Amino acid sequence: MVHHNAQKPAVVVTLTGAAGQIGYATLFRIASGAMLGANTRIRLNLLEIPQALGALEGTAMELTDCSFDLLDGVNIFSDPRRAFEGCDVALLVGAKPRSKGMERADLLEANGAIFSEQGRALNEGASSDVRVTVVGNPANTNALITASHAPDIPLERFTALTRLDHNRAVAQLAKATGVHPRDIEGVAIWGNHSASQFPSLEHATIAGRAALEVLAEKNLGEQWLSKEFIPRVANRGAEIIQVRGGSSVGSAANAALEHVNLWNTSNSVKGPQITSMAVPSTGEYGVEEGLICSFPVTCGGGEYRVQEGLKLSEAGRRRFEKSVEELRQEKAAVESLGLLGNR
Ligand SMILES: NC(=O)c1ccc[n+]([C@@H]2O[C@H](COP(=O)([O-])OP(=O)(O)OC[C@H]3O[C@@H](n4cnc5c(N)ncnc54)[C@H](O)[C@@H]3O)[C@@H](O)[C@H]2O)c1
Ligand SMILES: O=C(O)C[C@H](O)C(=O)O
Repeated sequence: MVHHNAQKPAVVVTLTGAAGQIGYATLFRIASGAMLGANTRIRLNLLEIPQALGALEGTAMELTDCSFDLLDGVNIFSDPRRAFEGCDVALLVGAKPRSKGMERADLLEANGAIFSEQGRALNEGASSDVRVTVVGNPANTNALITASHAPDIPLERFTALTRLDHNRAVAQLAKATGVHPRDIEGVAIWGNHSASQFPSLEHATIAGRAALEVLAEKNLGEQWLSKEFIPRVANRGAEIIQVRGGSSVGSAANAALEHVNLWNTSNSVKGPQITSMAVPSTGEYGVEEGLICSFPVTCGGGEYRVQEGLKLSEAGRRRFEKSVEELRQEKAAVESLGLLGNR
């Protein structure tokens, strides 16, 4: 889907919430090629609510002022139907972020309506090869809502961001073991992008050695995993809100770009690797079909594959189950609010 030839037509990237914080931290990097590579021309369709169009106009002027080689045009919209017309890559960021003391699930109703409308608009106008990434919270369930209103787009095209959690897990493991993040592979986020997620080190390696073995040598065992590592990663979003006074922006933008990059380019910046993505379950690991659940995946060229056959410990399996149960409950909640379409 992504064109590596400068003669091919530009890829249409639609970004929602484009005047927001993550939007601002994302746009200039997208336009410079950090997301789809240095040979892919881009046309940006930016969507905002009417009150934010003024600020967005200013951002569009700044994008113009960069004279980016790869940027073929910037259009701004407040009508989702127009913003998603011909869209190849959709980044759904626009939503209300949580503030101190809220859980991401508290945003279900507030943000659900936005994603129903955008799902319908994608269904009507997006290009036949569209790939969708949901960042706005609660991301997994918002992706479920979006997909449910876009029955003509294959279900596997709808994903939600857990790359941020993945990167956080890598960072915490690197810190605990005194290695560089680049030496770590095989970390995985299982379940929901929420405090119930299971960030797993069970198949992770550090410079080729089992991470659990390296941790054991440092006397970091199950106690450290359950009392330090897992809660640290799973609650990192809340910790950032507490310390920074607002939800994560730069790290979220970076993770969103990496998610799209790893999924959609064949020569991802970081090379082939296992990442974490929330994708529609097709029954992997016994997860109910259709739930948008984070798994370890390998991906590239617009495709992804859930890594199958990994054995989780009993404790890991229980943690994962708990997070999947939360996804089921979120699905039931949006169903009862009438937010699911008829896919
Ligand atoms: N999945 C993740 O890992 C992750 C990480 C960080 C943040 N987030 C989420 O990303 C979202 C955006 O965060 P932010 O810090 O940029 O927030 P922000 O408030 O700075 O920006 C959100 C923007 O969305 C716009 N918006 C609202 N409704 C819209 C609609 N119907 N159509 C288009 N735009 C709309 C707002 O006007 C605003 O400009 C939040 O939901 C936040 O919780 C997710
Ligand atoms: O935690 C939040 O509300 C924002 C985001 O999902 C994060 O993980 O930082």
